[in-house]
Amino acid sequence: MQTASYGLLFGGVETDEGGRFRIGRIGLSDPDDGERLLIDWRAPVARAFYTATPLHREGLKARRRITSTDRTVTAVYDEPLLVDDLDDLDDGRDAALMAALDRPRSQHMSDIVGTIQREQDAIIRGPLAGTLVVQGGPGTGKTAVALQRAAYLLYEHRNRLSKSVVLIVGPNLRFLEYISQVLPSLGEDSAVLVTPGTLVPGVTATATESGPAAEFKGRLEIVDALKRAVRDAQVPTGGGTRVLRPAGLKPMTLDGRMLHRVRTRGRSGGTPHNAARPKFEKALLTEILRLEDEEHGSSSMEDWERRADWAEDPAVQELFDELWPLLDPVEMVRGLFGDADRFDAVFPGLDPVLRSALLRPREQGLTPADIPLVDELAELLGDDPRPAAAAAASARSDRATDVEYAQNVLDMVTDADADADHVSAPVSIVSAAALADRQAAGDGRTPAERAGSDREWVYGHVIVDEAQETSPMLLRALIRRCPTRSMTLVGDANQYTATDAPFTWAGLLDPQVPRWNRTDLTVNYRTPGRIMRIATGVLRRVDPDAPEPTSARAGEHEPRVVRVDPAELGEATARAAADALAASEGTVGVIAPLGVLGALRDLRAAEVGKTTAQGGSDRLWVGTPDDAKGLEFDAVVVAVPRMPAPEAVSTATWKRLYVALTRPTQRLTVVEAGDAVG
Ligand SMILES: Nc1ncnc2c1ncn2[C@@H]1O[C@H](COP(=O)(O)OP(=O)(O)OP(=O)(O)O)[C@@H](O)[C@H]1O
Repeated sequence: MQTASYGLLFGGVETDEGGRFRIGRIGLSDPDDGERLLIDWRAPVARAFYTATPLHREGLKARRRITSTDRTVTAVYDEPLLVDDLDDLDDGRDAALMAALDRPRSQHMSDIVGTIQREQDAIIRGPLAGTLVVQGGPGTGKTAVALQRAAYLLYEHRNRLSKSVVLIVGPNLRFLEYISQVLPSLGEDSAVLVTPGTLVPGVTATATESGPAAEFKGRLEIVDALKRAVRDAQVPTGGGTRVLRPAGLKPMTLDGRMLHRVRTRGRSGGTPHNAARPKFEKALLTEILRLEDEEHGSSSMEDWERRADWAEDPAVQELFDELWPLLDPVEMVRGLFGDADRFDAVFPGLDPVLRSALLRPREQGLTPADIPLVDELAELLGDDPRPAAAAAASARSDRATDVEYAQNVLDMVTDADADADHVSAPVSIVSAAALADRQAAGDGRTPAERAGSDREWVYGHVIVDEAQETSPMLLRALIRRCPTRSMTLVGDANQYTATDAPFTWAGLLDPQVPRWNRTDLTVNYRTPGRIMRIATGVLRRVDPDAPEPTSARAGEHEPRVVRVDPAELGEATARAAADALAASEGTVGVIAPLGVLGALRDLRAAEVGKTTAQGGSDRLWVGTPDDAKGLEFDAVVVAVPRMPAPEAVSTATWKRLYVALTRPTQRLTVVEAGDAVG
């Protein structure tokens, strides 16, 4: 654990009774006399450290904030809370916050444990049960708060969550890398970090697709289409007959009515497709035996012997595979979008433009929007019964341990039930027996490792960052992983860029989460006010009523807008980036649409070469606005190509520009070939 050497102690309080307590990342007691040396920031007694104000002192006389780098204390800010005249306040609280906001950024996000603000604290310590939405503009600390909340929940509900694990979903792998140090710095590791493209273990999305194609796949209607696709694979008779040619016997005709009967039996009881294969085989063998009896009179052999005989016949096995093939979810998704006939059968009458956006070569990789479909199909298809049969026998011996886990999850369901603010617990989705069956415990791996490799793991809590990009199908896949809907979704409707349609939280949540709460964060801790003025100007192109945001700092550097000839956009952007690298030692993000990125390749190569030669880390980042979501840099250079008339520019394009302009913590340079920004 890195905790001990990294800002272990960051604060202290003095109470009205004269008690003095130190607050830290973890709690520590003197092993000899048990005296409390350090109080964990998450303990109830530490709460006032974050929430007390001179007006509401909560029993505190004074507060101290300590900042440190490695093991060296760099500053101490004392803040008296007991004051006669509120106007005389020396605002130590703000000084510590300002120091934290002004610090140079690195490739990794740092936690905010020393300077959590009051409105943020309320979210971090909110109850475990239920679905909480945190809406906030850029830089309002949504990611920081979400991660602190994960750490808080893991502390407050340790017994439960350290076994069931917290799932954290971030927009892309770069973002996961960016936030990966925060939980370990807070001493926590019971979390699994995934992107929508890596949600299903063993399957990784490697391709991309257009926004409208992804949006279509994200709709809930797709569930029925997938069900249709599975049913279409079951005894595709087309009203026809099949001729069975058993080895050494006369051919046998299986007519359409008979096959229909067999299919109905296979489908009975709602067993998933693959798991229902034995049922289907049994029904088909029954019909074959009946035909044989009709042909040759009743047999002297026992039925089970005759079934076993027939089942071994290659012609029968071929028929099993043809009429009820064992299906693989990934192959099925590939087939669905890679075979025009199958596609048209499942999605009849689709708009031709959308149809051609969805169809692709079968061998092409999966996209992130395919992953919830793979997950849905994995549910609809169930496990292949053959290997499962062997695995089931060994799994039975582990069941006793698994039951403990199952009980743990069910306790959560019960608790959630008791909470009046929570949706009715979906016990119908998960039964105790199913839960026990699902969790293979006791194999020496940590719960997080086991959870991360198990598609059917049931998590204790799910946190989604950049949640405005969550499709209904992805939400469905997440609810499957957390049926109690104990979830925290943080995001910003104005940063939704998948399509031009407006995003609303109700539109996403209402169909699947009957009750949820929303909290708004309003202060931008990242982007200085001077820069936000430009960004808000862009946002108002799509929403003229967008409110004036509050930035915690005005900022020292006036943003620069450089107008250039369209032909020179790439080169001018590269020059501006080189200037930004020379002007400070901090991180520099260059954000440009795909078309301009090529021109920046040389710049990136030069900078990477330089930093590697010095043994330093790469402080230059280059990418598109979509890649930049959730990230921040000390200085940002945004390249803006010439746009058509403002009314002809798509909403998503304006929002992407808004995302790009809100990434800097200190400096912004806009290089534009038109006049969209300035
Ligand atoms: N209480 C705080 N103390 C110190 N720094 C903070 C605090 N709250 C937020 N910050 C800092 O503000 C910056 C923005 O925070 P964060 O990335 O969590 O914002 P966000 O709302 O997720 O932004 P976006 O929507 O643009 O991704 C980060 O550097 C974060 O550390």
